[in-house]
Amino acid sequence: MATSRQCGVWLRSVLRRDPWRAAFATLFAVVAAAAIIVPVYVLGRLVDDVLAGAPTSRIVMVIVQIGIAAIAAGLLSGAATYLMCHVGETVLANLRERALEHALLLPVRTVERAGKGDLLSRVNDDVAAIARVVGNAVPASFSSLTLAGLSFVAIFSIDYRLGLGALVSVPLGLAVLLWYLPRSGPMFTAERVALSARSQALVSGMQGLPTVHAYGLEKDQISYISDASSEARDQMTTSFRELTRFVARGKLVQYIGLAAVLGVSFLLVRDGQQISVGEATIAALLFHRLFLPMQGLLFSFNDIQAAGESLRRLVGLINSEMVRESGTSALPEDSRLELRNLEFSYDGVKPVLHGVTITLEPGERVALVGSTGAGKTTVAAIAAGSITPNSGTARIGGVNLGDLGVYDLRRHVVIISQEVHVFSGPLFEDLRLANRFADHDALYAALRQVGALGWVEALPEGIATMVGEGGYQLSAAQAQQIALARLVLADAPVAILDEATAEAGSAGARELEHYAYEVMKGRTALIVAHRLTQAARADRVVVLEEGRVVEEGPHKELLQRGGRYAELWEAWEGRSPA
Ligand SMILES: Nc1ncnc2c1ncn2[C@@H]1O[C@H](COP(=O)(O)OP(=O)(O)OP(=O)(O)O)[C@@H](O)[C@H]1O
Repeated sequence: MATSRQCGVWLRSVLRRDPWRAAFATLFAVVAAAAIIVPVYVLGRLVDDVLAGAPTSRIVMVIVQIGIAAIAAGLLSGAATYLMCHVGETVLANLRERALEHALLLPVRTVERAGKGDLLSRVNDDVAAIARVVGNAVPASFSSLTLAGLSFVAIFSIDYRLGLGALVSVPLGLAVLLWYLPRSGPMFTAERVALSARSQALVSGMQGLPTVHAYGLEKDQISYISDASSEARDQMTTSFRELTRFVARGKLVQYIGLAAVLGVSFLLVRDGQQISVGEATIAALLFHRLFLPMQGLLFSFNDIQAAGESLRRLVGLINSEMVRESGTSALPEDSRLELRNLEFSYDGVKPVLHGVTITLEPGERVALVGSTGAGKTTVAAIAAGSITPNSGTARIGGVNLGDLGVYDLRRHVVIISQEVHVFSGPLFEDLRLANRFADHDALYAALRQVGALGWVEALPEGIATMVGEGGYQLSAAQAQQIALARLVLADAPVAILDEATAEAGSAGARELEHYAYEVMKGRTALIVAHRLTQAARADRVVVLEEGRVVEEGPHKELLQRGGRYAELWEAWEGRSPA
């Protein structure tokens, strides 16, 4: 969450880009408000004229004057609203684009900590909450406030005592606002948090659908989502209840104010005609005329405040730390991958890596093995620059991964992780994610190199077949092949492989392993060996246990040494003779 001050700084910086439009919008709104109070004046003067015995033709004049003022007010408020919407929509577009850009460039750890639901609700619900007020509540509230200001000035100009009578409503109104504001801010924050939690519950339920079905967890999931929904509903009800109280108290203030204006008018007319009846009429009408816009303001106030909370969440996102887009100018000299003294903890309490040092010479293929939870995936993620170690360095060709911007980083190192995401769209677009300049021949060559050409050509529309959500569903092994093909297309000199999908011993696993091995040729490759057959092929094996490197060397040498690797190998062979 950003502070209100940070939001103000951001808003000013955006508004400064187009100051004239905002200035003209303000000017038009002020003149429109002046035109709106002209009919009230005209009516008041009519009262005096009628009392003085003016002819009926005077009414025709009044109608003409009111007509002209109405047309002018309509045109000017239209122009002011148009300009304000223009400014508002530009600000909103900027906000939306920057928020999305930041969401996409957030460090993986931040996304994991905040949850995808929270992020989704920021770029969806929060943007929608602001969009609702930008085109509507903001211009309307601005006109209402201008109208209120001008009306008070007009009432004071008739007689200062009338003005003081009208002012009675101001401290009372402020008291109501001061009662409402401190409770509504936290209330809206709680409401947005509850809505995020509901989105999170829905998203995780949907994403984990296969697991939910597999373990018959439907009822648990429904009750989890239902709890989150109830919380959101309760928060919204609380907010609405408080709003109703706020509006009721606001009404009371307005009627007290009107009573004060009428009372003062009565005394001033009675005691020596200090003001005329017409002027008393003007003052009362002006004050009464404020009721409707003020009521609108009170209702929009709710939306504006909710939008303010949303703005704080979005500016918070915009101000959060991003992955660096561009780095220092230093580029790796070669493809040497050097991990030195890596220490890492996910929760800041339990260390997962203890001084891990692994060096891969250019073109060397190194397998990382170890029991479950040893820290292999963590090392792979650090080597790929997806997470930053708490201490120690990760370098490619002598350059710190943190000093490479995200685009340079991905030109030099590519990771194939355990979860390969297939984006929905034609298959060739999925492949081109890795290299948008890849032509037809390059795509086919990559598919051939990873052994996927056969099944791709057999798809209903070949490489143009729609895949991903709503399209043709690729199997896990096929998705891995697509990931390998992307690696070929990206042509990064360093590759990190952490796939674990193919079932050990199956023909699919052997085939995938073969192609992965081929693709890694000529690259510096760190392979998290979930199947030890992957380790046997590598140039060197590093054994990790409880976050420490315990053994290192070529497969055969480690077997002869009879240490931890030999134990793992024996267990592996016993489990899977293939
Ligand atoms: N996102 C996370 N948040 C908190 N702890 C985590 C996270 N990911 C992994 N861990 C913990 O860090 C430790 C190392 O996990 P890691 O996944 O790196 O091990 P691994 O050797 O790759 O295991 P596996 O072979 O099962 O994938 C484990 O204790 C794990 O529970």
